[in-house]
Amino acid sequence: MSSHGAPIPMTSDRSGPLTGTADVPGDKSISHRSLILGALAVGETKVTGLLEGQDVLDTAAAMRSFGAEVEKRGDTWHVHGVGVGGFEEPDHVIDCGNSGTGVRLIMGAMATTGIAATFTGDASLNGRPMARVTDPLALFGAQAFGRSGGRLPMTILGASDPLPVRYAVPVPSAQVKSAVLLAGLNAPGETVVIEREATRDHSERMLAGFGAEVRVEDTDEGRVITLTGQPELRPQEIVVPRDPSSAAFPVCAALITEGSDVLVPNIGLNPTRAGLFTTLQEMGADLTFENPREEGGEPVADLRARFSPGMKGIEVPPERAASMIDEYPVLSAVAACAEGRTLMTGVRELRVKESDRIDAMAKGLRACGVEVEEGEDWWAVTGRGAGGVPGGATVESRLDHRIAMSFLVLGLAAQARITVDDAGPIATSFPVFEPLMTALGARIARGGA
Ligand SMILES: O=C(O)C1=C[C@@H](OP(=O)(O)O)[C@@H](O)[C@H](O)C1
Ligand SMILES: C=C(OP(=O)(O)O)C(=O)O
Repeated sequence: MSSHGAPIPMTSDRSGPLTGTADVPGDKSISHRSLILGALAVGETKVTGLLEGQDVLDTAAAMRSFGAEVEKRGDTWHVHGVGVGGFEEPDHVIDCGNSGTGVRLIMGAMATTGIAATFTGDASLNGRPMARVTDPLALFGAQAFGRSGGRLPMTILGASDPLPVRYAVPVPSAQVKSAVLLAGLNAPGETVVIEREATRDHSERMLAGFGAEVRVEDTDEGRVITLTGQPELRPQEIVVPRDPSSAAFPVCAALITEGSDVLVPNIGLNPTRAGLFTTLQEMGADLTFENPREEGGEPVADLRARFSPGMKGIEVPPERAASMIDEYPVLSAVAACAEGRTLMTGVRELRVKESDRIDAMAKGLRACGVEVEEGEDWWAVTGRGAGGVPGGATVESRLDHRIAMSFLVLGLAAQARITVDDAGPIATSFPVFEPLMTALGARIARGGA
């Protein structure tokens, strides 16, 4: 919801060994898609392991506003869908809270139905660019009326007579790709999306699982995804794997905190999501994948992370950026505890997330005594070595869950306490972060410095 409550300051202090098992929640990307595709299927989709973070709960509420029934019974979420093209016009504003994924995918899903809907979010989401989605939706015949700069609040008037579209996505964004595919569901004929760099492919996988005809080809132009419109989607039983982007926090905390040995079981390791773990291994992290297996069409393993005092800074290749885009903030916390310089390039997209993540991390890291250089689409962190980060600062989380969690992780290995001015946004993606981390032995607590 857009009304963000009073700030919740949180502190993090140098901790003894982190040990035990960290059961992180379900994948955020897959959770949003389960609810949206469930709402577009004919009949009842059942979802277990759904992330019950505020971002996903806002998407559940939105699906109800478009006419789907969404309710939790026991451990299972039941979504009674209205069929492709069956969305009702909401009689109130759709509030997507803090969630770029929620608003952009839902705009896509309604854009080829002849209804209107008005979207808003919190101060962070209302500052983020939406033209990247409304430009391709206009090709289907949808119209967008938003604030200047293509910002929310925004009304989308869906196309009542949509045309299929061929669209090359100009930025590496799974949200834009997914919005176009979801719009293509209710357009006749074939909608084609081309992406130069492969981004997370959960939409393609799940659309196929629901019975849509989806073809993916790797060509010289990039990945070409062809969707045949107006299918009848068949309801599914979905088991959501655990989120690698959330697993990143206990994993990175264990790597930098002396004596730690932490198991993070059942993590989804779709190659379009797993770039952080490759990067950490290249830095010399003691990180292993145990019991690799397949579950629900996604590769899964148990991650084991142990304190790794000898990590070295590296150059992270730009072509890996999409597969770890949400993990750069916490990677920069690890880089601060490594030896030498970690250079991260091809990461312009970090500037348009819940906050400008390069700026937010750079300012906070500098306040903690860490040297950071930055340019428009790159940044570099010079590590202080294990146990070498001075800390002792209060940093701003800027309505950004990943900034808040990254500094709380860094505080576990810093010489003096790190305070985050508002840890409230953590509830958007990882509502059990605080109890999970404290159960491992992390000295994270509510309250100011
Ligand atoms: O499609 C998705 O589920 C997501 C795509 C990414 O955003 P972009 O599409 O803006 O890269 C990512 O940052 C976000 O957390 C989730
Ligand atoms: C960028 C993120 O989310 P979204 O774009 O959905 O707000 C994120 O979770 O790091």
